[in-house]
Amino acid sequence: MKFTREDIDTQELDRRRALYGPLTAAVRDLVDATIRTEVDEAVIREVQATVVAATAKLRAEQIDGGFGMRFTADGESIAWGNAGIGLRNAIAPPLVIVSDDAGLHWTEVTLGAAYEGPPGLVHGGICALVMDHLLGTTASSIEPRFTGTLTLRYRRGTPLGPLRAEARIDRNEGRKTVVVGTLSDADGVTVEAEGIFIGPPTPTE
Ligand SMILES: CCCCCCCCCCCCCC(=O)SCCNC(=O)CCNC(=O)[C@H](O)C(C)(C)COP(=O)(O)OP(=O)(O)OC[C@H]1O[C@@H](n2cnc3c(N)ncnc32)[C@H](O)[C@@H]1OP(=O)(O)O
Repeated sequence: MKFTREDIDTQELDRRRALYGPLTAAVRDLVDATIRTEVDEAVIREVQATVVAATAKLRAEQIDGGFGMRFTADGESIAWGNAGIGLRNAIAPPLVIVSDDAGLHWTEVTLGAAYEGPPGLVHGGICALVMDHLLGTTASSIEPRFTGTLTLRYRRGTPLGPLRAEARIDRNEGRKTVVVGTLSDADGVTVEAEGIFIGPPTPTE
């Protein structure tokens, strides 16, 4: 696993957020526009050439492999390539997870055309991504936990559009943390989730 330390202060972190965030948002918008455009063939070809040229510019200097997980000296995590929350990942919805003192974790997200499975509905694997990340973050709120088993019950189709997902820890059993949660639209729950998340063995194990 790729965990590295990034020796930067808060000001530099904010500068990078302000630099990469808008680029990612623009690429995400491009993905949506690519799916939904009805412009004529000549414009499609012109845009393709522009995108290819832009990609070549970004490729001029690249890291090897994925972004990994970096930590600043202040302990802030930078998971900018992450498929759920990555600030530099246009595929990420992106999820912004918040929590309260009572242990409820939630995220509100709008999933558009790029996340479609059945017509007008969110792809089942994308529902799983949202729930895995939210439940995993909830499980990891005290110590890091990895997904062991994730069980989903798709009660009805999840419409594209604004959604809310919630999760809370159900119980802790040694290294295992069981988390339960739901994904909902304005009319109620569409997906129920239960996950078993497992931490690394303690030195005595
Ligand atoms: C440092 C920062 C980290 C990042 C965190 C920030 C939050 C981000 C949130 C991100 C969210 C996204 C998260 C992601 O995307 S995580 C990515 C997806 N998950 C993985 O890739 C995990 C791959 N698997 C493993 O690494 C190991 O097999 C794990 C860690 C799962 C088990 O490990 P290990 O092999 O060492 O375990 P053990 O054999 O000693 O068994 C220990 C206990 O566990 C029970 N058991 C075992 N396997 C399973 C299973 N599959 N389901 C249910 N239970 C299982 C077992 O019966 C035993 O129970 P008991 O007999 O004691 O009762």
